Order: sequence, then C-alpha cells, then structure tokens
Amino acid sequence: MSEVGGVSGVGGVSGTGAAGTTAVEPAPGPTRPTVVVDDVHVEYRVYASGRKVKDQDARRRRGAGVRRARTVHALKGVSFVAREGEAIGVVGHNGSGKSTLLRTIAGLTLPSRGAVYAEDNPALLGVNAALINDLSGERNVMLGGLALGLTPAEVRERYDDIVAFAGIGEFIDLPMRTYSAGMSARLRFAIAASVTHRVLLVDEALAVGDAEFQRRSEERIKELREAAGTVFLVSHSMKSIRDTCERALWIDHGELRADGPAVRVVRAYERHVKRLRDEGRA
Ligand SMILES: Nc1ncnc2c1ncn2[C@@H]1O[C@H](COP(=O)(O)OP(=O)(O)OP(=O)(O)O)[C@@H](O)[C@H]1O
Repeated sequence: MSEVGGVSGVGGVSGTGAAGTTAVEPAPGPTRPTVVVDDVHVEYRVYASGRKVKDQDARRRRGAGVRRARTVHALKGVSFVAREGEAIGVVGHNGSGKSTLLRTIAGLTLPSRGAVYAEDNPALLGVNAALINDLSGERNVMLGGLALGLTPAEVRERYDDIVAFAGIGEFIDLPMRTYSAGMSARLRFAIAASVTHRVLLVDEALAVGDAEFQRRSEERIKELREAAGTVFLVSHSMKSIRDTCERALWIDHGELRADGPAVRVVRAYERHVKRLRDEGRA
C-alpha cells in the first residue's frame, strides 16, 4: 500500500528490550492494514426526463428532450481501516450505500472525494460478477477464472471443486441463461471463492443458496480470513453477519453510523429497525 504513507507501519509493534537483558517478546499489536477508506464520498448523477415543457420558446430555451440531472449522495465521508484476518460485516437499510461502499473498495466506482487505499486488488464477489449468459457454465468458469488472474491450467485444476461447490450438477453444460437466479449466483460465488484473495468483498452471496450452501460459503469465508485475508460481507441476514464476522459497519443514509464488534453493531441496528417499525416508519 505504497500510497498510504505511514499506514503500513502501524501494524507491527517492535520489541524494546534493554541492552544486556533477554529480548522481550513484542506485545501482540493490531495486524497490518489491508484497506484504508479515507473520508470517501460517492455521488451519482442520475438523469431523468423532466416534465414536458408546453411553451415552444421555453422548450427551445431549455432544450427539448434534455434530461435533467439529480445527484444522489450515496456515501458521505466514510472512513475506517480494515486489517489482515478481519471479517467485516456491512449492514444498513435498503439504499443506505452498502453496495456502493464495496464497489468503491473494489475500484469499480470512483469516489467523488476522499480515497481508498488497498493492498492487492480487492475482488468483488457478488451477484453482479460479469459472466456471459449465452455461454455454458463450463465456459463461464474458465472466463471467470481468467478474469481473476488464474492461468487456463489453474482453472482446469480447480474446475471440479468449483462445480462441486456451486452444486449445479449437469446444468454446468447448459447456457447460464437457463439457470435460476440462485444457481447463477452460487456459480459466481464458487468461481470467485476458488482464489485466495487478500481482500474479498462479498455482496449478499450468502443469501442465494440453501442452508447447506450457506454453511459451505461461511466456511470458505472463514478459510480465506485465516489465510490472512480481509473479508467484507454485505448482508441483510443478521445471523450471517453474526456467525461470520467479528466486526461490523453500519451504513445509514450514506454515513458510517457505527463501527465495532459485530454483535454490538447488529444489536444496535436491529433496535433501530424495530424502533422505526414501531413508529410505522419502516
Ligand atoms: N449506478 C447508480 N446510479 C445512480 N444511483 C445509484 C447507483 N447505484 C446506487 N445508486 C443509489 O445510491 C444509493 C445507495 O445505493 P446502494 O446500492 O449502495 O445501497 P445498498 O445499501 O447496497 O442497498 P440494498 O440493500 O438495497 O442493496 C441509493 O440511493 C441508490 O439508489
């Protein structure tokens, strides 16, 4: 993370044993940062066709058919540091900015202000991963594997495991357009999870499978974490967040409302949702 001056130095805590004495084991410090999100703002420009202008002159002045732009401020000054070995859940209401946060960390959406510094190329593993619906599952495994930086030989080596993990049986020979939403999402997860990423971003993938698939994906996330990676998990399932992550971020209307132990953040978020429900606002 060369752009982050000074940040990579905060992980290690060096021993300070006095001369002539036995070296003192360094106290266990925080692990190395893998992602630094620094005051990130994301604004989308949304174009909508405006009201029809009846008056001809006004129409000419305003330009007939010119669409008016509106700005959606999806992230508003979000900052945090993620570290090696952490699994971080991201919770929040619909439209709060969770997917935008993941897309920004992955470098797919550019911040309008602020910056993201990441070690390695964070891989976004979501239901949106670019596969081609007219190709068979088998061709898509090759395509997805190559897109993740594997060689053709490496993809072939992992092929059977990927197909078994996705659990889509003989459908693997059929075009992906014949798959149910759950089947194609499981295949996307299986392809992306076949590579040990340093930073893995998972968007709702766990919600797509049955209980058995969810158990396997949670296990895989744990393995990736133990391989000293950092995993971000966006989910509306508070159980998945609690079972998989020890830390959670709560995004509320684009702002980071809480960052702390998953159990506490989830509890606070659930209380908030209940309060809104009680007040008839959710
Ligand atoms: N490509 C886009 N163009 C314009 N606006 C967008 C775009 N993507 C997201 N938004 C808007 O940005 C805000 C945050 O959206 P985002 O998808 O990040 O929320 P989310 O928390 O992931 O929602 P959900 O839980 O429903 O998936 C919303 O108001 C959404 O309408």
